[in-house]
Amino acid sequence: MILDVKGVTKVFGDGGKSRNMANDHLTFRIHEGEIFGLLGQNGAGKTTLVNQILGLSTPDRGDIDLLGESVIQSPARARSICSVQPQSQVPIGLLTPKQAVSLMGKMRAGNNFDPKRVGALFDALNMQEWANTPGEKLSGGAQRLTSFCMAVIAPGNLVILDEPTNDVDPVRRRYLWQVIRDLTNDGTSVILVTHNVLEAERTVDRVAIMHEGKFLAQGSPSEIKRSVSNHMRMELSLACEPADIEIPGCALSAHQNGSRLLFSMDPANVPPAIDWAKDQIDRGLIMDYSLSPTTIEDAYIALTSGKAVG
Ligand SMILES: Nc1ncnc2c1ncn2[C@@H]1O[C@H](COP(=O)(O)OP(=O)(O)OP(=O)(O)O)[C@@H](O)[C@H]1O
Repeated sequence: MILDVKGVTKVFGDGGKSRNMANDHLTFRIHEGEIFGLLGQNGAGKTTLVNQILGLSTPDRGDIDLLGESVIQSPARARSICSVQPQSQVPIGLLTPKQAVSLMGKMRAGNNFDPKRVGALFDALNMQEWANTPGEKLSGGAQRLTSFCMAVIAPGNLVILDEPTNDVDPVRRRYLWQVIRDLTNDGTSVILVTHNVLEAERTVDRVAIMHEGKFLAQGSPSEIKRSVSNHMRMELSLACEPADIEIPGCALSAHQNGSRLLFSMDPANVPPAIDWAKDQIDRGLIMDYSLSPTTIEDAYIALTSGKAVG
């Protein structure tokens, strides 16, 4: 086992009204070669948890063992075992991606660093075109890919990636997920912090859904989905304001995200839902619709919105 998190609790504030339980008795384990997804909305407590795993902050209660030793006792050791891609961009100034990634590789692996790995990584992510561009001239996505490469060039036993695909184009996102998957072949474990539930579903072995400091569910994506597995989901592309559309009565756990509207339903309600969707198209209220079995996103929405859909 790589990581054993036991009842970790972190409270911010003075204990009065401003008391904020950012992590509330969190318990989980990560095994060698496993990809563990940490899913949660803004403010759910993900970064607070990661900071404690890295020994940057101390739990108020509970303990964290990393490769058999307490992080609380040896915080600096934790930072040598883990490599991290932080949520914010890593400023590399005038360094090029090639220089920044090579420097990180030498710092982490010393004489064991193989410079050929930088080129192989850039090839895998199709980012050779920026290899020699100064950091300050890189696009947001290229910067994000560079900080990803810096985290994985000489990975520790545990790699922590915080929203690695933000600003990255869809094609390179796929390459990036493949690189993450390849990392685990030699036993490296990964914690993937993300809001992007659907992308994560394809990559993670296990996932925890976090809300207001607590784990609402943890398990494999299929275990998590089982809570809503007998439902179908309909996804609509809106051509109108959300307020102009009347969601059908069969809808469960409806959720809007920009011009996307999602809802789940009992399979028996699929035929009338299709009739309803066709009618909305005829009236110009939606552009198109799609139907699919429930996804982990549905489970996530149902759990975090507190709606019972099972
Ligand atoms: N240093 C701090 N002092 C006080 N409150 C804090 C501190 N750090 C985090 N918090 C609070 O703890 C809660 C959890 O924050 P955290 O940053 O861990 O969430 P998150 O899930 O990482 O969010 P995001 O997805 O937006 O990064 C929030 O309510 C936040 O305001």
